[in-house]
Amino acid sequence: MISVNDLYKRIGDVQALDGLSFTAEDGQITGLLGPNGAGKTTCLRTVFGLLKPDSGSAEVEGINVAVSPQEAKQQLGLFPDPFGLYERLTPREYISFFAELNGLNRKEAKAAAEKVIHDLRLDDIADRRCKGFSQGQRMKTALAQAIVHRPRNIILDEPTRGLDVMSTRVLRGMLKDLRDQGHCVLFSSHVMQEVAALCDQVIVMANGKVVATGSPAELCAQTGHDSLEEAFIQLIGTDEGIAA
Ligand SMILES: Nc1ncnc2c1ncn2[C@@H]1O[C@H](COP(=O)(O)OP(=O)(O)OP(=O)(O)O)[C@@H](O)[C@H]1O
Repeated sequence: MISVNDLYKRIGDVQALDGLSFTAEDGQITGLLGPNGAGKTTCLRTVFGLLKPDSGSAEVEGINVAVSPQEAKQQLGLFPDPFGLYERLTPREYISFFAELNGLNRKEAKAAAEKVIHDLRLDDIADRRCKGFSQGQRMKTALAQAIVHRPRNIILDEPTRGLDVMSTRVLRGMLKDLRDQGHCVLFSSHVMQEVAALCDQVIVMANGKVVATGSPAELCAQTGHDSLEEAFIQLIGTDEGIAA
């Protein structure tokens, strides 16, 4: 479980987070939806301990990220940019390396890599160098890296940005599997279709604050619209910076 409690963060002249609070539960995919500049990345960076809030707190499994960053990070997987894989390494080398970075010893890291390679059906490419991989293969390798230490919680910032349809489908399938295994999945997006297709819970954000929370159906009911698109536009007050 991930919770953020009354987070404030000022960056230069911008109040990027302005009293942001929400909870992302285990066994659910939670989407942070908001237009460009809403504060989604700032929020996720705070949850990962890369940014310190001015006030308020982010907690992972009840562990305060600012107080115990190492402990909190062990409960978290951060899905990296799949375009930034080390080309010279094979997925097996890459995934074991990250398992060790997350505190597993050499033997444990090898076993954990083996398991995730099997679970994500990466066996046939596990010993090829990443150079020349398709987007879908990169995506799976990147996800394997994020979950090799079996974190209960996974966060992803605009994960489908730049992906083709096939890779997007692969990623969506993988996120649903993680959800079904009881993980807490939190991702940000400004693409409505994606949020509608994937999320059990949507946190609608604008100007560093939560403007509404609920399942896609609940958000429609709250606003009296049949279409999620209309519901979001009403909640945010504009369709600028949101993609259909
Ligand atoms: N390093 C920075 N320097 C200056 N302003 C920043 C910086 N980081 C964030 N901001 C500002 O804080 C606000 C929130 O930015 P953030 O990146 O969190 O939004 P976002 O919702 O992730 O947007 P997008 O969908 O465009 O990625 C924006 O107004 C942004 O310009």
